[in-house]
Amino acid sequence: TVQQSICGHGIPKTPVDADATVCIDSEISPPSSPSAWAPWTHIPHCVEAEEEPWCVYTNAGFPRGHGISIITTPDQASDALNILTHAMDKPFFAPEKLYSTTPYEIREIPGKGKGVVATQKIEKGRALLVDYATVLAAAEYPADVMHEEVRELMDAAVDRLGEPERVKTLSRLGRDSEEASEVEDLLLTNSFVVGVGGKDYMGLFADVARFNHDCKPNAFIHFSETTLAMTIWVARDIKAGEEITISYAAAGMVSKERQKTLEEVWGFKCQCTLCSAPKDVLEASDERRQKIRKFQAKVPELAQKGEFHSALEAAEEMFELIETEGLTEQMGDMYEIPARIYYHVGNLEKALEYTLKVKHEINGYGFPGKYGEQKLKILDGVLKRIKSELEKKKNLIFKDEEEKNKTG
Ligand SMILES: C[S@@+](CC[C@H](N)C(=O)[O-])C[C@H]1O[C@@H](n2cnc3c(N)ncnc32)[C@H](O)[C@@H]1O
Repeated sequence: TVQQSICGHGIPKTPVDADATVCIDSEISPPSSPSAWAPWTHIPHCVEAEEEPWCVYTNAGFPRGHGISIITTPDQASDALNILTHAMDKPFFAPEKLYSTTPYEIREIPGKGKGVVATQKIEKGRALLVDYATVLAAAEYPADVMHEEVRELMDAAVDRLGEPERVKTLSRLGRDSEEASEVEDLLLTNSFVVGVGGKDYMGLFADVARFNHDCKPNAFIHFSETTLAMTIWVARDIKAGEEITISYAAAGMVSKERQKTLEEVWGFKCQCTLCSAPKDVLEASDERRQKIRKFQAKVPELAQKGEFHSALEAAEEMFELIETEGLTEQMGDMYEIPARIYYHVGNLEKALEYTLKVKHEINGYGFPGKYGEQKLKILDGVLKRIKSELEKKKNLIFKDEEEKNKTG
C-alpha cells in the first residue's frame, strides 16, 4: 500500500521509504528502491508555475504493460494516486457482460479514416471493451505555464509509457505544426473530457480512440472514476458488418449544435448517416430532440408545481421521443423523476417499473463505484418498500372481492 502523502514534485512517500524520495534526480527509479516511487515508475517531470508546479506522473506498466501518464499538479496527482492505487489493487475489472473474445475489427471507413466494424452479431446490453486511460491531462493549466512547456509535458507523457507506439499510431488531424506538436495533435484528435476528483481531464483511451462518432450511435461510453477505465456498452443489437459508433457530443443536441461542437472541439465535419440524411429526415430528428429538451425542463417543473398527472404525461411522451431518436441508453438518468412521481400519486405498478429501470441503468454499468453502490442500496430499499406496498394492495383487493362475493 502507498500512503497518500506527496513530497517534492509529487513523489509519493511510502511506509518503507518515507524520507528517501525528495531529491532523487535520476530519470528512472533505481530497481533497488521501486517502493520509493510507487506507483510512478519515473521521477515526475515538472515545469514551475507561480502557485505550484505542473508535472507528468507516469506508471509505465499499468495496466497490462500499456502504461498511464497523468499531467497535473502535485495536489491533484495525490487524488489520482488514490484512484490509481485502488485500480492497481484490482488490476482488471471485467463486467460480467464483457465479450470474452473481440467481436469486431478495425477497418478503413470511407470519409472517416479507420473505424470499428462488428465481425459477428453483437447484443444490446453487452460490454464491448474496458479500456484504461493511457494519458490524462488536466484540461486547464496555470496561466503562467507556457504552451511549449505543456507540449514538453505531453511529449514526456507519451514517451514514458510502456507502449508509446500504441498512442503514436493513432490518427491525427494534422493540425498546423506551428500550432500543435505531433503529440498534442494526437491528444486533441483522440481524447474525451472526463472528470477525476472534481476536475476535468482530457483522457486518451487508446482502444476507445478507434471508434468513430455517430449522431445516432449504436454504442455508448461510460467512464469510471474509481478505475480510470472507459467501458463501451452496446445500446442496440448490431449486425455483423455494421460499424460500431459512439457519440462524441452530449445527447439531445440538435444537428447544428452537434456539427458546431464536432467542428470546433473535435475539428472534423461529421459524415454520419444522420448528418448525411435528406433535409426532411434531419429536420424531423431536430424537432424531436428539441421537444425532448423542452420536456427535460418541463417534467421536473410540473412536478414541483404539484401538477403530477401533467408531469407524468409529459414524461411518457418524452420517453417515446427518446426511444424514437435511439437515445434511451444515453438518457437513462431521466427515469428517476417519473419513478418518484408515480410513487407519490400511488401508481405502485408504474413506480416499480420505473424504479427497476433506474436500477438497471446503474447496474448496467457493471461496476457502479462508491456512489453507485450507495445508490443501489437505497434503490433496493425503495424497491422492497414498493413491492411490499403492492403486496398489501393486492391483498386488500382480494379481501374486497371476497367480501363482495360473500355479500353478493
Ligand atoms: C477518435 S478518432 C476516431 C478514429 C479515427 N477515424 C481513426 O482513423 O483512428 C476521431 C477522428 O475520426 C474521424 N471521425 C470520427 N467520426 C467521424 C464522423 N462521424 N465523420 C467524419 N469523420 C469522423 C475524424 O477525423 C476525427 O478527428
